[in-house]
Amino acid sequence: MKIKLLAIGKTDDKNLQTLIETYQNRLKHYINFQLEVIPDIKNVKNLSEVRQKEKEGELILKKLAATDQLILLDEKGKEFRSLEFSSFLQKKMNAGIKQLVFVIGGPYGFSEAVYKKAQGKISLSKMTFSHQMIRLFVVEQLYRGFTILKNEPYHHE
Ligand SMILES: C[S@@+](CC[C@H](N)C(=O)[O-])C[C@H]1O[C@@H](n2cnc3c(N)ncnc32)[C@H](O)[C@@H]1O
Repeated sequence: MKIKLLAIGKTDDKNLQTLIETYQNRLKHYINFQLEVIPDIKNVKNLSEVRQKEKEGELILKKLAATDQLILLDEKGKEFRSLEFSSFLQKKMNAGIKQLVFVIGGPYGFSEAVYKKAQGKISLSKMTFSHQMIRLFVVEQLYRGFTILKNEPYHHE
């Protein structure tokens, strides 16, 4: 199985970018992983929140292959303990899914079309994180999940 993390807009903060790359590189030892950044929409100031979400949604949906399984990062989604998240990953691998695509929404979240297309929603907390910060938390949790599956001493509980 491959894993892709789709996100909207470049990370401007160098420190955050460096940390994200650290976990991306670690993850590569366990799984074919790619972080794909969809460029920011131009002239967003002239768009309503709904229209911005719709436009971002169109770009997200265009990136998906027919066989991809789409999981949204959403604060109203299902919460997992890290051990449960590692089992979730194992189940997806066992199911023979070609590519699992996690998506992070833009500043206002997802359009209705993206919600309709998704096979699941995962929350990392009931609190809302910025669409930039959440990238780091996702790559770290993926890394943690794979170290759990490999019985490596990174996660402790
Ligand atoms: C600033 S948040 C958008 C918040 C917006 N109010 C909403 O309803 O989705 C930007 C994106 O970060 C991700 N995100 C933020 N907090 C999250 C959390 N606690 N769990 C999972 N994803 C989160 C989601 O993908 C969200 O679309």
